[in-house]
Amino acid sequence: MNKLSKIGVLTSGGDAPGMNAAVRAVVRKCVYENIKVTGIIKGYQGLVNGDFLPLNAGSVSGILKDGGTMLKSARCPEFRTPEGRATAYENFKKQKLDGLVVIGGDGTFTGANIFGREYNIPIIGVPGTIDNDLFGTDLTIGYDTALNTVVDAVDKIRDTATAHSRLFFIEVMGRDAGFIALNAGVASGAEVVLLPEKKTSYDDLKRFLEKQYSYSKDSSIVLVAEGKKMGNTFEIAQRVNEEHPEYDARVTILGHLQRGGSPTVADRVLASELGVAAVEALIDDQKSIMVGMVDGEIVHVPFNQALKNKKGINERLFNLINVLSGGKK
Ligand SMILES: Nc1ncnc2c1ncn2[C@@H]1O[C@H](COP(=O)(O)OP(=O)(O)OP(=O)(O)O)[C@@H](O)[C@H]1O
Ligand SMILES: O=P(O)(O)OC[C@H]1O[C@](O)(CO)[C@@H](O)[C@@H]1O
Ligand SMILES: [Mg+2]
Repeated sequence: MNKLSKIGVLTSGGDAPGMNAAVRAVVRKCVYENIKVTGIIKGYQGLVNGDFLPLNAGSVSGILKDGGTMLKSARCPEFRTPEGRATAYENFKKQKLDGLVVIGGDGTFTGANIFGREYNIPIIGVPGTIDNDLFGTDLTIGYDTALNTVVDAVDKIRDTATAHSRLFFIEVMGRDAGFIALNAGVASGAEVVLLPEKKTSYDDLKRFLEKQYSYSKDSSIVLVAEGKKMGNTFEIAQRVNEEHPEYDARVTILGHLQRGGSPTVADRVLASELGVAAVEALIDDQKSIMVGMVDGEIVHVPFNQALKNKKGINERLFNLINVLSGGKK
């Protein structure tokens, strides 16, 4: 017999394709288990402002395939303060909630960890961020869709780069992590990737490019993670153009288009599994954990662990970039 009567669900931080699928899974599992569920609008902002939306099975019909989030999302500065969280707790009590499912990234889980311990509230995190920067889960919801969006965009830029014999620097999101740049780099045949996790100097980059051009390439793609340490992408390209005008370098910042679009099959399945697993975890009296997926199995990872540890990039993939770019050792 489960003790839960009513829970809340919210989406927080940058939206990610598949968040809707996760909300749907949470709501449908609650309906299945006879637990009431309310949506909280705009993440922690809705908890602070008292902005709630009661949900039933029909409220989440048709959203599985939609990007964005029907619950809306926000970055909420008030929740970082004890006063803001005290107001959030008042609203939590007024709503007679027994627990929360928070769908978001590392910031969302940091807030959940503090709030849950401060007021002894059971909170379960579902990893939803395009950045894939959470330790303890192979993948986060939205990452696969973002990768496919990036690869589609890079393929298109490749057409014009080749036609005009130009070098392109294409900057992708990922905050302080290079997962999007690395995997999209391999999938789109980028000649070079610049990642926050790797110390690539400007001279290294120049050497890579000179090597490419030395064996008859006249066009290349450098996939640049926004968090790379080398500095501003436009400034790097300008310097390259000054030293090698023949490369005719251009810059494209892919920006927020990477966050939109209908989720891929992989993201829909992941979101559906993790949404249900989150409610199961609450029923099982769990608290302050993230539900994740490792080697196809659901895992429970304490927030502390998910936040303290850093997920490393795949070195094997990183080494592939050089091998596959066409030059000799
Ligand atoms: N130290 C903290 N204390 C309390 N709340 C926090 C803390 N860090 C983050 N939060 C809350 O979590 C929200 C979401 O965090 P953040 O903006 O970092 O996004 P995220 O969840 O990491 O997602 P993404 O990286 O995909 O955008 C913040 O706006 C804030 O309300
Ligand atoms: O939408 P905003 O607030 O500009 O945030 C952009 C950031 O959010 C993300 O898209 C998701 O965390 C990052 O990749 C990026 O750095
Ligand atoms: Mg984050």
